[in-house]
Amino acid sequence: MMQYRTRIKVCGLTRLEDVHATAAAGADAIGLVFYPKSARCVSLEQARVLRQAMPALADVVALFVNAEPDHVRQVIEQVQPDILQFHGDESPDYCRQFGRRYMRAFRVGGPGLDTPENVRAACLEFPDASAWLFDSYSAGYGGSGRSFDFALLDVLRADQNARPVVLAGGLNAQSVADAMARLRPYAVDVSSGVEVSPGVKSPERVAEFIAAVGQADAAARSSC
Ligand SMILES: O=C(O)c1ccccc1NCC(=O)[C@H](O)[C@H](O)COP(=O)(O)O
Repeated sequence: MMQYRTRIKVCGLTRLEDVHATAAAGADAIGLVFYPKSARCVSLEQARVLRQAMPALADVVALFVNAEPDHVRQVIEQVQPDILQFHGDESPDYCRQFGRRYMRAFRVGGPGLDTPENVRAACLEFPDASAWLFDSYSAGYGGSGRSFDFALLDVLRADQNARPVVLAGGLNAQSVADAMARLRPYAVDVSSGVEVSPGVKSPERVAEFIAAVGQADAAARSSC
């Protein structure tokens, strides 16, 4: 079935002005990083302010990497994100324990995620995820600005049990159309590609990225 439009998440926001610009440009979701080793990590207090600035009908995603469950609960209680994103080595039971919608990220190209078969097997362990997010492998866990070999996801496209695919990793206004044409993801996720420096977004690059996704969707519709 042809989908009407590709959803857009902009990840790693730390500043109020970037939330305003990203929402105004038409993003469907923003991601707040709660991973202390990331340059984009936000405090609970910062996150509450950023969350409050998001308009209705646009989601706030809380991103964690192998966090203590109590930390996740604290963020849920105090920030009230719309959805959780687990970007580390979290197990299915770990992801489910919060009783919230979640996206599970897979760091493609890394250990155990380097063939189409093992990528598929890893994904199928998370049948209750609201989406499977694919990012490139990096030692720092994410936000690396690097892409990965899309052929590793080909097998998922025909899988009836596949969850909605969120494509991340090295996307920018120049590369996103080709990536969308190749994989037809449910959503795309960008961080470094719309930044001036880690955690500091460029309103122009965010707007260019969102326009490029819209143009790619329009091109796909007109070719149907
Ligand atoms: O942004 C981070 O610093 C980060 C750290 C640890 C895990 C995930 C992290 N970010 C995730 C994202 O921003 C995106 O989901 C994805 O990695 C895209 O990043 P990019 O390649 O920079 O567009």
